[in-house]
Amino acid sequence: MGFEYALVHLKYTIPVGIALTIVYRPFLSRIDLYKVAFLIAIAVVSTIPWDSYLIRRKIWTYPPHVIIGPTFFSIPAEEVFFFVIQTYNTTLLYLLLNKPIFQPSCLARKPREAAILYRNVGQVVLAACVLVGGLLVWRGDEGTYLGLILVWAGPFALLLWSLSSDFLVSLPYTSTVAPIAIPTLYLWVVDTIALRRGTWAIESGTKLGIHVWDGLEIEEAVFFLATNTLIVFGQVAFDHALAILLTFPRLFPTVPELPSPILLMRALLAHSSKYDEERVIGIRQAVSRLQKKSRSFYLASATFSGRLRIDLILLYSFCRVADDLVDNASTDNEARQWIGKLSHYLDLAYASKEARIVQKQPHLHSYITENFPESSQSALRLLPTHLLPFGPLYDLLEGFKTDLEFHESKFSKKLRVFPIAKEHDLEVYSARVAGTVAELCLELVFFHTYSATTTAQREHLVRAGGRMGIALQYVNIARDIATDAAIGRVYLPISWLKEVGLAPQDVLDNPDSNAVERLRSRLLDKAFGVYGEARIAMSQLPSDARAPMRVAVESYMEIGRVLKEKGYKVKAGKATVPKLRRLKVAWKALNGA
Ligand SMILES: CC(C)=CCC/C(C)=C/CC/C(C)=C/CC/C(C)=C/[C@@H]1[C@@H](COP(=O)(O)OP(=O)(O)O)[C@]1(C)CC/C=C(\C)CC/C=C(\C)CCC=C(C)C
Repeated sequence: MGFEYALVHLKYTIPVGIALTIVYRPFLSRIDLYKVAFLIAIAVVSTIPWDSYLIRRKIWTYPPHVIIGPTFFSIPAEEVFFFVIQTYNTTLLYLLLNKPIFQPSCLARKPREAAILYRNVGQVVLAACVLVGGLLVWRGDEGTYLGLILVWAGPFALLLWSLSSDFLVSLPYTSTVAPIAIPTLYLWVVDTIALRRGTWAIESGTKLGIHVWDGLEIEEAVFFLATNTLIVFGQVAFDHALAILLTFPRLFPTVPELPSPILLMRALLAHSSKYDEERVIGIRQAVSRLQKKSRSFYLASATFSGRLRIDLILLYSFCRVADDLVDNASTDNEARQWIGKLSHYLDLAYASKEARIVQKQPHLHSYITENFPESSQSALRLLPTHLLPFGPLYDLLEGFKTDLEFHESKFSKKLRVFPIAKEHDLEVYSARVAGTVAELCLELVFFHTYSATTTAQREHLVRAGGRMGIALQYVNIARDIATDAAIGRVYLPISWLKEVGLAPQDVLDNPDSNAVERLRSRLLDKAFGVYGEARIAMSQLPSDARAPMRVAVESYMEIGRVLKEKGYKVKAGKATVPKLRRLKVAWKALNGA
């Protein structure tokens, strides 16, 4: 009896597992735990017969003085633990590296012919590995160990590749190559140390005697490469199935929080010709819009999961497109026409309860095609109107109308109209353009959450959410004083300006003056006051959405904190939060601070 093998775990595998757990813990969802458990179960069950055979044939051995004692089908307990901890560590690294990736947008990405080519080439390579492995085992001499690795790992890899190669090659290397390469290299080093110390030994006669480096046999190198590849391929296949289940509600109307292996298999076996390609392309456009236009919400979106993440991104895309159509119009008249068209779009979308899914409404589909620019059509088609109340959407358009009230007076070109006269006007405007957005986000949360909420709780949350939206909009206005002034808009209430002896024209002329800076501070104080009251309610949000919602709100409020810093000067019209600081904010928010 000895502790040497156990010490390898204590020194090299368990600390890595602990570190990865600490880093990933704030993101760890029930579906992640399910995935980890699923993969560990498969790894243990599939490795035990093979490993047991190798030990019984004495292809590798363990001197009795290095293991504690208990064995399982002749496999030392430490070795069984190795299957568990290696799968756990590689899986967690994969999860961590894949957190920023929005996987539904990787579905059916490659043209069909290219996808088939990749799949076939991979299949030929893997089948050749199995064949070579079989030959080596059949010859039964120095190539036996390598052959046994290839005939064992090859068929699993071939199966997983055949199911998910299209999805796998669409993921970035950081999501596939990195989680294979990093643990493989690490385990090569650990293996070298263990072999040199004699913790385990590879018997001569069944090995090739080729070394990758001094102390690392080629078979050991291939073994760790193959096992990490299998773990990552397994994860990818799981995520592929999940992405199909979540992206296509028409194929899979309801998806349980933890889909059964049968459902996952059904998703993987659904032929790609059944995919709603328009939806996949629309989702891809929505993600790229979010990534380009809002760093705060893009970061926050990575912390949501499941269909809630998809629907929030689609909601963002609709709001962004609508806001841009109105804001970028070259004349007031054109902007009003956009509002009219958007309003008619809502009339059609909400015409009847049953007809709220765009694909089922030919009228709505053709109305969008005929009236909106091509680049905005998918955002309108994919807005999940069947999950959203119409009131806040119409109110949002009302808010956009306020923006159009900033214009030259009809009596004199030199006189301008400024609709935000009092603080109350500012509050009403902010409630319309941002309080509404909060309500819409919350409706999506209530629909998708797996936790139960009462009507009273929902009403309370919507009220608080509306206030939080107002706080965010105040930050938005405080940030954009100069950019708004450049297009003739002043959202600071005229009553506030008067108190410091200014008129709106003074803000247009000199948006960076000290007096305007003081008013910016006043607005930010208001924003943080409202935020302070509303944030208490966030702890009552359904548990699966609480931390991600906090990330969304805190990432945006951080812009306000940057603006409040002494001596901070807004650069190029916009205040931004440095990337590292944004990540820190998200991290703190996820940890409930
Ligand atoms: C994670 C994720 C993908 C969230 C999506 C959130 C979403 C749907 C945002 C819509 C943004 C948008 C374009 C709205 C149009 C109107 C508008 C401009 C509103 C202002 C947003 C600022 O965005 P941005 O800085 O990109 O805009 P400009 O460059 O100035 O054009 C707003 C400030 C409103 C944003 C308000 C919210 C997201 C609501 C936040 C409140 C909650 C989530 C509720 C919290 C819950 C409780 C209980 C307190």
